[in-house]
Amino acid sequence: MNIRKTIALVAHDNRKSDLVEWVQYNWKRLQGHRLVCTGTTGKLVSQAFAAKSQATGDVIPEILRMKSGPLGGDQQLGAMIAEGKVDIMVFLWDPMEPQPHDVDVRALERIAVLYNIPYASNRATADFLISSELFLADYHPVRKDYEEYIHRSIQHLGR
Ligand SMILES: O=C(CO)COP(=O)(O)O
Repeated sequence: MNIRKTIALVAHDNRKSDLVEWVQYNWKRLQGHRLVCTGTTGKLVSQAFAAKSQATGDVIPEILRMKSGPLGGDQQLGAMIAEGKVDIMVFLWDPMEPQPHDVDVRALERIAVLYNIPYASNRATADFLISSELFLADYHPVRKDYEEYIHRSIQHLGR
């Protein structure tokens, strides 16, 4: 993981104001990194940065917007994690409201855990994550070795 990181930012509708507040509070620390968001979250994060840069003249970070979560955006982020293209994820999911794409939400969480990327699912953890000294370090998470799984033998029926 480079010092300049790719950070995924995602929030469900009832948690979007939390994420926007978090971005506004931490915008200086986020500025030098690449951000990748699901569609609607990305729009709000871009607006938050645009407002800051209007006030300060600072450059807006690169913000890549995927599809909206329920329309495949969570899966796009999951694919990016599997390809090693996301270093950190803040995903403020809603524990109080069922989501039509709950399977995608769980799949995204699962893949973040599988690839051992730093992942915050609530604001307090996001605060700890962004204030960690590792946030700015060239940190390499240990990945489990799945070679044995990849090369496991499969019994073929009828052969
Ligand atoms: O649904 C989401 C994550 O599961 C977020 O999607 P949006 O950012 O498009 O609202």
